[in-house]
Amino acid sequence: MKAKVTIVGAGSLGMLFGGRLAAAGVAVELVVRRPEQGRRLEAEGLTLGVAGGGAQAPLHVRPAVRLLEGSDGPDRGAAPGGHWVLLTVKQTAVTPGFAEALRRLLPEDAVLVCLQNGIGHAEVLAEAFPLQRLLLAVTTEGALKQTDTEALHTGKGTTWIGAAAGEGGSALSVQKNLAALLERAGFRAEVSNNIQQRVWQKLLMNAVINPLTAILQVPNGELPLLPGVPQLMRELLGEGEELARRLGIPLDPGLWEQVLSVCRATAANRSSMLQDVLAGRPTEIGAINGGLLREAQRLDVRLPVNETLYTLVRALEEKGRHTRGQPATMPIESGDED
Ligand SMILES: NC(=O)C1=CN([C@@H]2O[C@H](COP(=O)(O)OP(=O)(O)OC[C@H]3O[C@@H](n4cnc5c(N)ncnc54)[C@H](OP(=O)(O)O)[C@@H]3O)[C@@H](O)[C@H]2O)C=CC1
Ligand SMILES: CC(C)(CO)C(=O)C(=O)O
Repeated sequence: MKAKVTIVGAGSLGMLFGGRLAAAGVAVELVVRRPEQGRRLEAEGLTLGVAGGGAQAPLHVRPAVRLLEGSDGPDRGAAPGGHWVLLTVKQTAVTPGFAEALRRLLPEDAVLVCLQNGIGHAEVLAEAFPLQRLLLAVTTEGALKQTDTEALHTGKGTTWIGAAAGEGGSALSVQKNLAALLERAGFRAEVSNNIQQRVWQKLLMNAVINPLTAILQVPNGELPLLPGVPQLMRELLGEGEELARRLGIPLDPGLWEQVLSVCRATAANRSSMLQDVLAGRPTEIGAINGGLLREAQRLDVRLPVNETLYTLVRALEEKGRHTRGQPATMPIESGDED
């Protein structure tokens, strides 16, 4: 039975999953929002390379392409082996209007799989999709879009799949089928019976690394080497760990070591938040540190370090909005030097 995968958001992660699944013979469809990207993908296909892959030839595939807006609506009954929709847009795109447009676009038997970092998206999507058709996924795969038709696989990882929180979540068999499909495409995939723990562990990792790299404008590996910064990182993590404890979300005991190990493993990488700031794009701060702040507010708890970094990244976003197209770092005036 042939499964079908619709990828909504043909950016870094969407091209990685779409490219590998299509190369494994799965029927893949890319849903894009810009007609220009749609035309290029139709004409040129999708190319997926491996960072540092040496002589390894990039994959080249030709998935189907359609636009989110102005599409003909659901394509019914086309997937006897299951219809999966991998949602690979950023958190900033997941609004109630977007969730409603998705609901209109997708057939009633499709299962929506959310791959976003941060928190908040599941609640928005749950307003438009029944919980048995909503899965959460946390991935440590790394991908980087190069052009509208090309991406690089920058790091192999694991993808954990689980049910969205609440009564009447998706069946275990559905989660297992998706994991098997991803494994067929060469990904490491596992079903998790505590996906909230995975979500929060990634959230706390992002809440430490992303805003600090965006503010200090350094690659991930430099962060723990800067004077005073490890202390700040520990304070940020400590606030998140205490909040998780109050919410009853279990966490691995060695998260600090994991943060340092991610900094080392991705030492040369610019975090996604730094990339967004440098490009003058909105960041995912609202779903990462902002997500923690919303949860803290519900419990009437303060997270002072997270609050400060949240404010600074929002200020950087605002600055980027006014200077888009110009370098995001301040030029050094000749008179600044002693
Ligand atoms: N990249 C990575 O390695 C990882 C990313 N993640 C998470 O995955 C999510 C996606 O990240 P990433 O792939 O890096 O982001 P990108 O910005 O590379 O890709 C997002 C894509 O979504 C598209 N998009 C935005 N709005 C819509 C819309 N309304 N309809 C259709 N497409 C839309 C964008 O299109 P356009 O170009 O037109 O704006 C873009 O192609 C984020 O939450 C991120 O934190 C998680 C783990 C790893
Ligand atoms: C883990 C980390 C920090 C890797 O860069 C990441 O997920 C991101 O950049 O958003």
